Amino acid sequence: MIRTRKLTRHFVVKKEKVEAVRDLDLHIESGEMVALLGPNGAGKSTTLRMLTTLLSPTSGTAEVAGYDVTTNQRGVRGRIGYIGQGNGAAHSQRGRDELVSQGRAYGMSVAAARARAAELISSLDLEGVADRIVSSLSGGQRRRLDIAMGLIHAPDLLFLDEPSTGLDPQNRANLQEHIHRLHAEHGTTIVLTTHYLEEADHLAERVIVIDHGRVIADDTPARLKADHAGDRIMLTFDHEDDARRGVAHSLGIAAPAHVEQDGARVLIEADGGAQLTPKLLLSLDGAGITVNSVEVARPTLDDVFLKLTGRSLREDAAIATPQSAITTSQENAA
Ligand SMILES: Nc1ncnc2c1ncn2[C@@H]1O[C@H](COP(=O)(O)OP(=O)(O)OP(=O)(O)O)[C@@H](O)[C@H]1O
Repeated sequence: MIRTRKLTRHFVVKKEKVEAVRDLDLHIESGEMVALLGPNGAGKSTTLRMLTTLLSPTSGTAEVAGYDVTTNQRGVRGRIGYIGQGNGAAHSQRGRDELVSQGRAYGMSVAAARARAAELISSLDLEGVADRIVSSLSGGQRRRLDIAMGLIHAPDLLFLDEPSTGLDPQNRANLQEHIHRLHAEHGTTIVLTTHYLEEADHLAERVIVIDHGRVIADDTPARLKADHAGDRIMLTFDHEDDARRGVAHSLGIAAPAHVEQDGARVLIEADGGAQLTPKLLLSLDGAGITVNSVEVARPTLDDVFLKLTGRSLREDAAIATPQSAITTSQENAA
């Protein structure tokens, strides 16, 4: 469904070259649900915009739904749906009318566009609000309307750029449920970008981690975690001395785990944490070292990112440069 070879996009910002996407080789099959995960500025949106023909590559090639993004933009656009970061629907129109107009723009008859709009309004739970003007809808309802707009022509392939950014946790969960159903019930190929770790973990069957314009990992969330990060066992002792003895003892039991001490606390990273912990506690007790408390946590995709880059994705998201800081734009007209 998508195949890129050495796809690259540069920008020039204040005479400096920004390598937004570098030598991207992607292969996404029909029916996959893929998340592009990475911190702000990693190159996720630029990738999506090249794949959707909104931006031309500096070099490299991309074939989407059987068409080349540079030489056959019309072909690509007819086969895909794209929901960008902004709000696609006009604010002063009724949601239903917006959907019908969008369908007409894709060459559908009025009757077909109306029927399809009604179907989407129902499946995206917009019945109660579809006849209100768009500006009166909540953030979550608008985002669902955006998705309906992207789906009006029943594309096989849907691109979603940060679908749930700006939504509260409840609306985010609700939107994720709709995206999940869309994929499960209609087999739509979905490629979404996100910097929410939980979203990628929960929704995607395959997570492509992007950093500084390059793919640094590509696998199922479960395999990424298993390959790059172990379970985390956090032991708290009464005294620092006990912790020190605890470290030496734990290394004997949990080797080749990663063990680190911070005051009276000891963090052990190892596979099979749930099975290892009782063994460890029994053994520490047998050695006369008292453990005050214990916590066992499964690894997250953030642990994977930390392992791969030495940085936390959560911190990166917090200190990211806002998009408004971008001063030079060399984009194509949509
Ligand atoms: N139109 C543009 N002009 C100049 N630089 C740009 C432009 N668009 C993106 N960039 C730069 O390219 C890099 C990648 O940006 P991109 O928006 O693709 O990242 P992202 O991973 O989607 O980030 P976010 O999560 O914030 O959307 C950044 O350094 C960004 O500042």
